[in-house]
Amino acid sequence: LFSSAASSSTLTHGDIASTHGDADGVVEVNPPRGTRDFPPEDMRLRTWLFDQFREVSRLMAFEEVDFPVLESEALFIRKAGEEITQQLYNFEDKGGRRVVLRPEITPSLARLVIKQGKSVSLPLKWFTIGQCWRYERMTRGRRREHYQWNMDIFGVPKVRAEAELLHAIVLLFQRLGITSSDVGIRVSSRKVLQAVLNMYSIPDHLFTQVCVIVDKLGKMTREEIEKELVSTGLSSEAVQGIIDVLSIKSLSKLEEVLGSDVEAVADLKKLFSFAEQYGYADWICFDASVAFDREGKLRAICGGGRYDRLLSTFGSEDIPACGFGFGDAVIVELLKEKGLLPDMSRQIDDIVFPLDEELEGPASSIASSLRKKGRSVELVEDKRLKWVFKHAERINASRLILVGNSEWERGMVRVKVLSTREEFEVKTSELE
Ligand SMILES: Nc1ccc(Br)nc1
Repeated sequence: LFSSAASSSTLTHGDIASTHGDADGVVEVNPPRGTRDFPPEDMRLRTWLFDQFREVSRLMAFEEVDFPVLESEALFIRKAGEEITQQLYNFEDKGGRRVVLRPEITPSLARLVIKQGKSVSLPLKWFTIGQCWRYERMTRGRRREHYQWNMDIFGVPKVRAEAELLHAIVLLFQRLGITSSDVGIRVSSRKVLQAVLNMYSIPDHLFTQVCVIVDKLGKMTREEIEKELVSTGLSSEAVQGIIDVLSIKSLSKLEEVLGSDVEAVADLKKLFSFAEQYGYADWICFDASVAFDREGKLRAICGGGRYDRLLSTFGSEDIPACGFGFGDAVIVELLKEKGLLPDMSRQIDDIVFPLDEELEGPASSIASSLRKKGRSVELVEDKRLKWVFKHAERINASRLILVGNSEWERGMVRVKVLSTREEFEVKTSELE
């Protein structure tokens, strides 16, 4: 066994079984409830998906950032009632600090922007791919962790930020082979609700209360929403107006109801006009309820929006901000359903196989020189040749390099090209 550290003890399997096994001596092999292992084939798919996230981020000229999965609990305690704060994976560490496994990425992004302060110039376009956690009673047997690709823009107050982020999402779907008939992106604005409340001269102090109620659109019936809105003291006319506007599914209808000079309408018209220019107009649709329908019937693949007032909740001056989170699980289910999963079989360049034990040394030097030339090489020994041929097919090796006595004495090795069955000898010095 080895250790690269100056001194570290390396547990052998025997140690683990003897110190941690249960009654029959075997340690629990499954990961904790709601979490996943990524064995090689699953990890190849995840790596492929994350590579698509990274490539789109590069195309959009975003910079990668990262944060600890462990964060202070204080970062996530906010307005009551939000599911994300009710399911915090929180605990007290050995120093008595209240900490969490982060449930989302945005607060960490905001923390870093505040920490960087004046040393960063706006706009900032940052992305990260990070694991997020929730502690949910396993009654629903749902996952407790997933990876999220997050793209956020700080310092752009206009709808250009939303238009850029929508472009990133569409580029990602297109790279995965998903079309605008497979998925739709529902777009709206919180300013729609503000406009409706202004229309009925509803005082600002009711805005937050009305938002909390309307936020339940996805989880409560229309009647229940109406009842709760009436209980805040709104007139039945105002309640009806709110419900009617939030049911609007077309921008022209919204303009008809709210008028063209309302900021919400101007913003959305600008955004849809940008969408035409980017070429993704057929991917998006206006839906006034989406700003509130967080837990919609359909399993959301991604979601996001503007959060211009987040930094002031951390005591800092506000910076306009907009972003989205894109999970690693629902998208894979969609790819499976659509038959769009890429080929995830293993592939290597060369297998090097010494035909006799005393050739294990020469086989090492062959493998070493091929790896230095950038070839992925698997050194196989203590196997019968028949097994090696089967293994080469199983892992899609391009070549089999056989190191045999008679060839080695003449400074040669035998090469089999597995795709063409071509077989030839080559000088070891000329092997590449
Ligand atoms: N926020 C969050 C965290 C973890 C999972 Br699984 N889903 C949502």
